[in-house]
Amino acid sequence: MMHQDSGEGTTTLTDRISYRVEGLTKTFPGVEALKDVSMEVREGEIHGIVGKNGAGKSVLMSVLSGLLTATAGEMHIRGQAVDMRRYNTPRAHALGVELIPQEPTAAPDMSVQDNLFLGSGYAGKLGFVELGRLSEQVREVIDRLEISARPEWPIKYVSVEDQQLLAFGKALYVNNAQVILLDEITATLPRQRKTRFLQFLKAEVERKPELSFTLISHHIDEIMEFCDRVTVMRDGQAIGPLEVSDITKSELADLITGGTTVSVPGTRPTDESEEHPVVLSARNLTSPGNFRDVSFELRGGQVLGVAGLAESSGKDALLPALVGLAKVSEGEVHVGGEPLRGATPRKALKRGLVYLPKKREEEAVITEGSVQDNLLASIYERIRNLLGVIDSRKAREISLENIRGFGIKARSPNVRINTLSGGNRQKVMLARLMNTSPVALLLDEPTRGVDLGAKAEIMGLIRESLAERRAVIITSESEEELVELCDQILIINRGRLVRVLSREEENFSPQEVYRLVQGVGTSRSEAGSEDSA
Ligand SMILES: Nc1ncnc2c1ncn2[C@@H]1O[C@H](COP(=O)(O)OP(=O)(O)OP(=O)(O)O)[C@@H](O)[C@H]1O
Repeated sequence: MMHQDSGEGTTTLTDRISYRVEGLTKTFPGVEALKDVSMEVREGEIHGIVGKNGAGKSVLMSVLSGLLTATAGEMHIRGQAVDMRRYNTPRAHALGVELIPQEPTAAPDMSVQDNLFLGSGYAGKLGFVELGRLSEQVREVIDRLEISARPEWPIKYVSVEDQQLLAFGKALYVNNAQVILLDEITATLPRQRKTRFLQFLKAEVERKPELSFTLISHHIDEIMEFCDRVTVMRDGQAIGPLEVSDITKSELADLITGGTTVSVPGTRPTDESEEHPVVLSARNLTSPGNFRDVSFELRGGQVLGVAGLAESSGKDALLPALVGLAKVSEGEVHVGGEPLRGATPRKALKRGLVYLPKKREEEAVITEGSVQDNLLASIYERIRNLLGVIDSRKAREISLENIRGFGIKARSPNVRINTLSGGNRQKVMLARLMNTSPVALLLDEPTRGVDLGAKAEIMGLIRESLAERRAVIITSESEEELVELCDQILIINRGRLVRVLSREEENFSPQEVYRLVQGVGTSRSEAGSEDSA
């Protein structure tokens, strides 16, 4: 833990407060995102903010950085009381506060170098010598943060994680910010790079004791290892700050989820009267660099969930591996009892396995096409007439049927898909998959980025497809959703299948799934798993 690591008098925590918020409330229509939140961060500190999705972490950061105005409450930043009504991003910057958001905000066509100095007052006024000095500074940012880019590259060619790190480099080195808020900056970094980045943060607060970092993370391991204190957000309320050295990982997980591991029965009814045959199975499936030795069996009419931390667990590669989009080095997949060798998406489709990628907008939606183009994309071959021409009456009929059956809000099949909301686009994708009459649906985070209403509808559609004895595999960042839908849940942690929860054998709760995902033992899986994770 950081206190111990940074022993020998190197602890830089001062008693000075970097920022403090009191009684902070933020209400949106129908949502109380922050409820009377009070917390503080000291100078020289790396302060963790943890909490489940929707707990209020990002809203808290947005209020602190002037992006959102609080409904009520007070803030003190570096000794100054903030005038809450007038507080905005320029004022936050003037006080030394910078937020590095999850999604990059850089100007895509400008170069890395210009982005770094955009808005800093340097642009356009430089002589040769200063330019040389700045280029050196840019190179230093790139080197120190291990960014794969050159100063002259348009920033759109730089990966999202590197863009986030560049924004961080800009806050730290160019703008000299003192209160740096990091919204899941470690989420997409590979493990070793993440560790080096967190070590870098530690070294920076030691070097500049007036600095503070506030780190939102879903990885409680890294909070335990690198943070001095932590504030837990739960349902808009703050718990803490807590000294990390005073709590265990297990206690922290309990605070995040609300503690009890009482099993709430899932609402998904299981049809026990009849056991359907296994339609999809994997044995010792290994995808190098992602996961190894994953086995499961899935019957028709059942849902298998896959849970694990984003990126680092390797779970994101499981569904792509099944359809040949991620490398498989060992193991076997069987569909309907027959082996599926050398899978490609086309081969998989022929065998009745259809896949909805997590990044549906980039990888599945035909953005320039109509709703109809999107609905029929996988079955055009089936609706050609003898001359090979698309039967337009049939095409329209199927599209209208899909629009009705899937509750897609679109005026006609001919409207551009881009005019639909995220939830409706997702329903179009589900309808497209279902049109192929699949044996199994592989859905990577099907409710990601859709509003609550659409979420419920999508869950309903998945359930309906079970009645036709389809099998479904679903990944989700929401433990509640997994518990509600799934008959079995695979827990993947650092590339290993660490546990299979099966409703036939036990009831499981969202808390339990959360703890397993984080590598914390549960009341049932005895102690020891915490260490082995
Ligand atoms: N602009 C907004 N309008 C309406 N509601 C919002 C807005 N921004 C956030 N919310 C709601 O406020 C609550 C807190 O959201 P917030 O984004 O802070 O969660 P979070 O803890 O950061 O979650 P995640 O880990 O998923 O990023 C949620 O219920 C969210 O739907």
